[in-house]
Amino acid sequence: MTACLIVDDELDIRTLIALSLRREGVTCHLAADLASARAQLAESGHTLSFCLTDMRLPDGDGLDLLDEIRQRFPDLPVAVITAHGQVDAAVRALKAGAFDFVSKPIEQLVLKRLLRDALKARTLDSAPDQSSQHALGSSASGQDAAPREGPFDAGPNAADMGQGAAKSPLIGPSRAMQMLRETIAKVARSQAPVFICGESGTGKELVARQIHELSGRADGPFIPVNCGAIPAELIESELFGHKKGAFTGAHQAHEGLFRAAEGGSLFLDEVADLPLGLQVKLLRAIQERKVRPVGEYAEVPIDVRIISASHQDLNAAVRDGRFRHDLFYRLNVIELRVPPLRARLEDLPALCAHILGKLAEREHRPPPHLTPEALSWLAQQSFEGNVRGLENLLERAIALTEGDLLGVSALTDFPGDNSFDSSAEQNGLHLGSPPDVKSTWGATPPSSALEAEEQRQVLSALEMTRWNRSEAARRLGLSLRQLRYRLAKWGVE
Ligand SMILES: Nc1ncnc2c1ncn2[C@@H]1O[C@H](COP(=O)(O)OP(=O)(O)OP(=O)(O)O)[C@@H](O)[C@H]1O
Repeated sequence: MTACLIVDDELDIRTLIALSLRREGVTCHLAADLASARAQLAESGHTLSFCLTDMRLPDGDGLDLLDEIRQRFPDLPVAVITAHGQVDAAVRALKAGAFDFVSKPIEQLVLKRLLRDALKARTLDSAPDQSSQHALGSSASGQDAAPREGPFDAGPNAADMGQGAAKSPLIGPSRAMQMLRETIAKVARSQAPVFICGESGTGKELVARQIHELSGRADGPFIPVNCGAIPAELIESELFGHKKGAFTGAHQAHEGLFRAAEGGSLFLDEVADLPLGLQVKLLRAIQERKVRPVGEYAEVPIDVRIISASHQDLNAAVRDGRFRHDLFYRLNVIELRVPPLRARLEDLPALCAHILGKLAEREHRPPPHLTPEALSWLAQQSFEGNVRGLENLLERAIALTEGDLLGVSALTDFPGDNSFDSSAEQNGLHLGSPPDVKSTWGATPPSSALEAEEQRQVLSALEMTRWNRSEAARRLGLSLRQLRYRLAKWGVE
């Protein structure tokens, strides 16, 4: 039986919600104030499937009720009702652990979605935690994965909640990664927007995927979009879609990425790169949960969870006026920080084994192992490219080694380049590049030996495929999006 507690001092609203939910077969308990809500909870709290409470009640604050429910019935999903446009209240509630919010006037469709999401959140909560990570052991390094304030804090004694149904596990036995996994499992249960920060290649997209895969939206699409890789003039129609004939060249109607992510999650990578004009439109889409395709008058309702990420410091971008404060506030309801690889070197052995296993599987060969010397050599590197840099290095090593043991030389000796640690110029882009290609490379020098190595590999793949980017990306084991992103980052036309 599905039962709901509805707390609102306005009789009309209570009645309207109850009528709508009863139509969906839900038993409704009604309360007009905090005192009555407490009494109902004491009597039938354990039979409830979810609670919907107004923020402002005659005898107190809906957030107090949320807090009490979190203490006494931690598995009971609570959504809050906010007045239209009350962004602050909604954000406070989400930070305090509400799984979602609805704005007045409440629409039947929105209630149905809320009911569906609440029931899914409840199922996720009561599912036994399976940990695919225990096998990797643990460490007491005390590294801080930096999930922040509020109920999403992963306490130091919390058990590792593992990756449950996630398809691509987030590897790493360090305390930092354990805490990150715990936090991911918690935030997956809410609809709150999540912002993921961390250096390039640390695994931000992987974290976003895990949040999606462990959430009630896992059956829906996960749509990643690199905001920095789409030309400014196309971003609006890419995100929100356009009508046929909306502008020159719009031969077909285009649904846009928001609508493509309907029922699932939209991952806005490198969100700091969004032009200011578009930021206003994004804010509106998130707040109203509606998008307006270019050239259309009508807005289209959307049901999409927003996960965003950037390797840039968004606080600084806000200070510099490059990023709207109101959008930052709305995206950053929950912030997750992925630590750089050099701050969690105890993850190296497990990560190397995982990456080598994946690479070997792709090449249908038994996975090679690193010698202890190779591992300690790796542990001395600075890894500016983080896990992606490590992947590139191991891919190169495995491609050039036949045996099943990789020593230091497999990581450092590359034909035509015995200088993994050499200067950017020696390692650089001009080696072997034909004159007509050379001019297409921008002036952005590699920021590390690893990046120089990455640039070399990309250039060589592009040359081998006569600059067929899709094919080059396939050979490099990158998505086309990832390749485009790198080329844009390095200033390649
Ligand atoms: N903890 C991890 N366990 C397993 N694989 C990982 C882990 N972290 C990162 N990776 C792998 O490293 C690569 C880079 O990760 P990802 O694309 O998620 O990084 P990112 O931070 O989003 O990078 P960018 O900022 O450049 O977009 C991917 O192939 C990913 O699968």
